[in-house]
Amino acid sequence: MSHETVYAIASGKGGVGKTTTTVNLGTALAEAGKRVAIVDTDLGMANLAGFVSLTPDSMTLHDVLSGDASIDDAIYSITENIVAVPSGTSLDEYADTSPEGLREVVAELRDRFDYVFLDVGAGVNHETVLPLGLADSVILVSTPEPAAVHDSKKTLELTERAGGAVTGLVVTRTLPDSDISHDEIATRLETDLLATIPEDSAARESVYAGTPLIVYEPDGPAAVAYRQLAADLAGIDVPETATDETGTELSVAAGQAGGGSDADDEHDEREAAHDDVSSAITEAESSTE
Ligand SMILES: Nc1ncnc2c1ncn2[C@@H]1O[C@H](COP(=O)(O)OP(=O)(O)OP(=O)(O)O)[C@@H](O)[C@H]1O
Repeated sequence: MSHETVYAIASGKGGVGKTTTTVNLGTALAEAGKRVAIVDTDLGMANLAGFVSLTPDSMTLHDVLSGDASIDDAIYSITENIVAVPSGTSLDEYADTSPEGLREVVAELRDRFDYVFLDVGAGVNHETVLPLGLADSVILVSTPEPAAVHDSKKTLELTERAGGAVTGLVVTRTLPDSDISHDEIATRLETDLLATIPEDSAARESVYAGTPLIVYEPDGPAAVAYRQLAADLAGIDVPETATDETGTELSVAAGQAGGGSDADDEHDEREAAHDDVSSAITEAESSTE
């Protein structure tokens, strides 16, 4: 069965989980053997830069859109089967970009990958409208807060004006006592509820670690939800998660199935890495207070 190739991941309000959804939906499809490219079309923000190794001289989407580099110069591997096209951090370079060049970039990636995800900036501006119109399908992302839902409505209208189509909604950072029910959010937005992604502290830690959440914490609640979303989107079975005799969860999808002691060592290593990341987050937050 043929499927849609280019998805825009969009929201009205910022900070609701678009980049997290782009990276983890893409990585889940890559785990399932699909060739995936994710593109940071939020040109002012460099959302994907933390997931790839860039130096100040590295080429980014800024260089491609200003005509100084080809798309191949700005493609970086994240893990197997998935690459990112990050935007850069320099505001001077950003000022030189021509967002219209995104048309050509998307056309080229469409031919070379099974799935292309465009991480779209929040708000209503030219940079936002263009990717919404270039995608075959737009996935709205919202937290279950009234303001985020309200702003998503604007993105929905913007998508229609740009000639795009919204496939459905992903509600992120859900809690058992979320402000509005998830079905009600989808009803208000007159679209389908594709997935709910629970609040999971590993999401923030994985950003500090520069690793996709579903690799960083493969069996956590958000990772499991992203894998289910990927499977639904691609029309494939969710990769299995097996449990060994000791009750340790083994993620087959992440290639971590194995016997007791190796799995235990891996688990201990992950716990230690989490502790390091948690203290780094606490330190970073207290130094900005
Ligand atoms: N399920 C989750 N549980 C807990 N924290 C989350 C979850 N999803 C995302 N986050 C955290 O919320 C913050 C915002 O997420 P993210 O960067 O993905 O949002 P965004 O919509 O792309 O933001 P922006 O509009 O600034 O690009 C990050 O710190 C991220 O780690």
